[in-house]
Amino acid sequence: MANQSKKPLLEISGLTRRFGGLTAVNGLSLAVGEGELVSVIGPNGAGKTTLFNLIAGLDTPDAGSVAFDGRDVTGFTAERLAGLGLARTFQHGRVFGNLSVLDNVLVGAHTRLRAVRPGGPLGVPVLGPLVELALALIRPASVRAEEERLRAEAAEIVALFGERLTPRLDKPAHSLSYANRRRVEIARALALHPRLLLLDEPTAGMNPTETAEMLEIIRGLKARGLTILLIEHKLDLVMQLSDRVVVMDHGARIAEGLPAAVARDPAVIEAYLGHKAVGAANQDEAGYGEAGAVIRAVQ
Ligand SMILES: Nc1ncnc2c1ncn2[C@@H]1O[C@H](COP(=O)(O)OP(=O)(O)OP(=O)(O)O)[C@@H](O)[C@H]1O
Repeated sequence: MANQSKKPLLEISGLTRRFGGLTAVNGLSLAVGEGELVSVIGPNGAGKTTLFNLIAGLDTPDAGSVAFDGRDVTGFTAERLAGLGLARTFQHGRVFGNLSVLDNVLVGAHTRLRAVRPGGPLGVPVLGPLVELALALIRPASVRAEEERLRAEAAEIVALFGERLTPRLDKPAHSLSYANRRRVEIARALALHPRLLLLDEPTAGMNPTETAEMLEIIRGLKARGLTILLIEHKLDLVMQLSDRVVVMDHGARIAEGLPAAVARDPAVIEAYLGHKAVGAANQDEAGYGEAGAVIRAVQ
């Protein structure tokens, strides 16, 4: 279990979100240490995406708090959180279809720069829209140099995905395959230079080869020290990547621990298939135990 002794980078406390009579996230507490990879699993409708929305500032909790790097960030907007180093990707992938692959990634870099230089494009105090427009039109050498640097950095991030994206740098995102759009979204999140990356089902819709590639990419990001909170239905991937696994059901945390222990937890098996399943599923070949077999069965 890596880095649990360190101060948590993310600390969620008693987080609750209700939609009418439904409590999608129910008093959830969770801490993620610097450099840790924590996976959130659970049946459909367990509240995983709602949890991500609350952490990333896309939704506001009815109760509870979110602290990032020791600071209470509950209710902060997504843009403000991005500026602090919190990036997320979406379950079905969100890219700007009419922008090229490169420009999509540059959006991430510009979001970061806007946040660290609220004064304007050159970091000078607020200039007003007319001066900003003039700067954009005449593009002084310093602006051109910065753009070049950002483009080089974006191309480097894109290269993490091997030959999947690099030959398509100038292609509009709408012309890409579904898997490539997911990759572009992750590249854009990385261009933010996040301290915490929230990945919502990064391998959804990917075939086994693409899933294996994504696993290696996430492993690489983790090896570079990035803190990651991952929602993932593919248990193989969760088992291989996670320092810890949190299991949600009906908005609450029903189990938490090392991947192998969680997969054998009767409460987890119940959550996936109901009481009848407990004891019915045998140890699977990979040794993940009953929940492994059950979770595979319902995928
Ligand atoms: N905006 C909303 N309005 C009403 N109900 C919502 C809203 N968003 C989510 N819900 C409900 O909250 C519950 C949790 O949904 P959520 O999408 O967070 O689950 P999930 O664990 O991410 O599911 P999946 O694995 O299918 O993506 C579900 O019952 C869902 O229908």
